[in-house]
Amino acid sequence: MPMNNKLLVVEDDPGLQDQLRWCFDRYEVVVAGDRAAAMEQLRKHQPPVVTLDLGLPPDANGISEGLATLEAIVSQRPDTKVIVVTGQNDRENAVRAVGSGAYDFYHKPIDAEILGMIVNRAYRLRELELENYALMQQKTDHSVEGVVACSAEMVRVCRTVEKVAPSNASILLLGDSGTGKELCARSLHDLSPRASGRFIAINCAAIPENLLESELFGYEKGAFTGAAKQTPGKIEYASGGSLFLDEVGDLPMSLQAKLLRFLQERVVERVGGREEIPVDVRVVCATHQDLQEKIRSGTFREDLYYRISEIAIQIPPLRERGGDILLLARMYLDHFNREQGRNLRSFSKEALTAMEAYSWPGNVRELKNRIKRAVIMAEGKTIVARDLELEEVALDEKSLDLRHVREQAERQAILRALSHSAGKVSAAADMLGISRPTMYDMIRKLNLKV
Ligand SMILES: Nc1ncnc2c1ncn2[C@@H]1O[C@H](COP(=O)(O)OP(=O)(O)OP(=O)(O)O)[C@@H](O)[C@H]1O
Repeated sequence: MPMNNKLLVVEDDPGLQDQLRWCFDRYEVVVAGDRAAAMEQLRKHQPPVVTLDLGLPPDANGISEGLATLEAIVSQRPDTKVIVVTGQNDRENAVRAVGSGAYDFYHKPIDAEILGMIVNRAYRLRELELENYALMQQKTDHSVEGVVACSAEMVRVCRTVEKVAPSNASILLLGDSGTGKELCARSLHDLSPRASGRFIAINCAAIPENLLESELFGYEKGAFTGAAKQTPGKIEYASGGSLFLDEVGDLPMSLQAKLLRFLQERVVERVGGREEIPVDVRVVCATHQDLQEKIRSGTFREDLYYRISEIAIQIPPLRERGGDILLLARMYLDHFNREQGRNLRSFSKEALTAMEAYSWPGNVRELKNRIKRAVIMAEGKTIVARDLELEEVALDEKSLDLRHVREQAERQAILRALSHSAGKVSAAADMLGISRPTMYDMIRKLNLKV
């Protein structure tokens, strides 16, 4: 459903009301002169964006009525983007308003172009939120449960997981720490005919070498000191289900040979035993290491590599998944609000920019931890960059200004066409699918030299 293009202007000065109506002719402007009228218009029109003068009657020279109106709007429709308009040099109150849930602020006197840009950006953000929400709804119908993704890169991973899950193929999940390898391994299990069987995960890097063998393969009574009774290993235990070997790159060479034998023969021999026990398990392995490099340096067996990687799936780092950062952040904000009994409404603009600019070396796990901490620690109603322990970065206003983005794209396309046509304007216009006069107009508009 397309978003409505209403803009509520809360302003008590009739002259300014008219001026604002004129500045925002691309929106359907509705006005209100006080709190009661604003709430009435909000209910009636449900505008995605509101501009709110903080000096409203009966406190036209103060800010108490403006702040009360802000709180009423935000509590009635928390998704509304409220831009507060304050007097000149009134930074302190503007910041207070943002702390109370305003999306942004703007100082009088009104400059139509700048205020227009702020309003456009608020609409764009609201649109993106709605798109994300729609994607999240789709996601709940999505069978790769628990994996939140909207980026093309990660949606591709989910599709592959869905496709290969029903097969018995050995899967190797590759990706940095915290990218969601275990989550994908669980999805592979849940979407397979083995879903009613066990999912057994074992981290090969976390168990000392001398214990790993008996942990995986089990042992017979008396096999070593302390082996008081016959104990099946994790592989046997996973029979009928799936075995997830995390950090498989850390498997010692001696165990690599034993695992290879199991994968070839599908039987295990417990430590200290002679019997060959048939086991039916699906093996999924994961690593953050470069196994090819380990093969070259002689620390990983090539034959084992081919056995465990019948299908390899590369999970991209979080910084390369356009859109996923903010989608996951919102999801974790809701999750931890519920878990911690808090009611933080959203992220400040700076926090969103800081999250997008950060490189996330610890990937989704790090994002989850930072948001949990912020939900517990935040003192305002929105999460700011400091709550996430992230550095504030200056928002490049231009990167969100659609007109600027369009101009940049046009400029690039024209310059490329001109270079392909060796500077011939009519040939370049043909390439771009526009007429020659239009091409000349654009060259003039973009101030290009030909
Ligand atoms: N796409 C995602 N959607 C939702 N949650 C995710 C996603 N990816 C990862 N997570 C969450 O992030 C955390 C780390 O994920 P996971 O343990 O699967 O990563 P990993 O790649 O196996 O990490 P490691 O290599 O360190 O074991 C988990 O809490 C997981 O639920």
